[in-house]
Amino acid sequence: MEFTKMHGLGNDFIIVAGETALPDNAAELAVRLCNRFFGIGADGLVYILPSDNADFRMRIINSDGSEAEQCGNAIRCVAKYVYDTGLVGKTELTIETLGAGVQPVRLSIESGKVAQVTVDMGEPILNGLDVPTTIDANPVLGHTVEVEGREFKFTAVSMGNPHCVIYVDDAVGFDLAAWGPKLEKHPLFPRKINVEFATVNSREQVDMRVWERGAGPTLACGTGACATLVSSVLNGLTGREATISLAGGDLRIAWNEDNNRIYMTGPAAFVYSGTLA
Ligand SMILES: N[C@@H](CCC[C@H](N)C(=O)O)C(=O)O
Repeated sequence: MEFTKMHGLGNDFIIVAGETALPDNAAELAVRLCNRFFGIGADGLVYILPSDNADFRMRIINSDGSEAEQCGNAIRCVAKYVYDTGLVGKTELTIETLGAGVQPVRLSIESGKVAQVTVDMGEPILNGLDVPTTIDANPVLGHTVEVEGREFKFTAVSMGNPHCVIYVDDAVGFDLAAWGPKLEKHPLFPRKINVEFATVNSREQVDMRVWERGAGPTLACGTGACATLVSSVLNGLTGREATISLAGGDLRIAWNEDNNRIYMTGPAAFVYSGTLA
């Protein structure tokens, strides 16, 4: 099996292209190959597949074997992969995802290679039951989730996949491992949830750290950065465009007032290619 290791701001993936469908053992493969001691090591396994509705289709399996509906960092990696390897020659293309439909993607090219990718991430879903949460409100703003006697105020946003954004005094120093797993699996969130801890430093810049559903602490989360921007606008904390600073680097996120869509801009990078015996 041929694979390529890529990352988006340190959120790393094993990319497999050339298959026509997701293999039946994709979950087992993801768990085995994503293992950082006994496998290749990655946050997720990503398949680039043919699509009837778009230029390509992407499927992503988290490192615990669960399938995610969408992944912002992976979609940028897929876009760079298909352009830099010559599978596509145009700089505007479409990629179909499981949970967010067909997403338009624009590539910025430097020296013949993709340097930055802007993805139209679609409209955020704010209705609590659709995120999903068990809360029948639209939006879910200022509700609290209780874990071991500590109450966290959160905003719930789906970008095709579910997110819960919590503001803390120091996102950079926050103890992700202590609270992330308990929030991810809290009964308020029927399909589990990605948890973003955020600190707003100005109306243009937010620090964010993430505990990902099915993958644990990762260096970046594209959909999480989009959810954080949406939450920050809804809470009156930032303007509609801001830099979200993650452990692995910065993403620029904009929420367009006219069409209600979210645009994410950031890099993607190759690490190496290999063959799995
Ligand atoms: N890292 C991602 C999100 C990956 C999926 C997530 N763990 C989930 O289960 O929803 C991103 O960059 O968006």
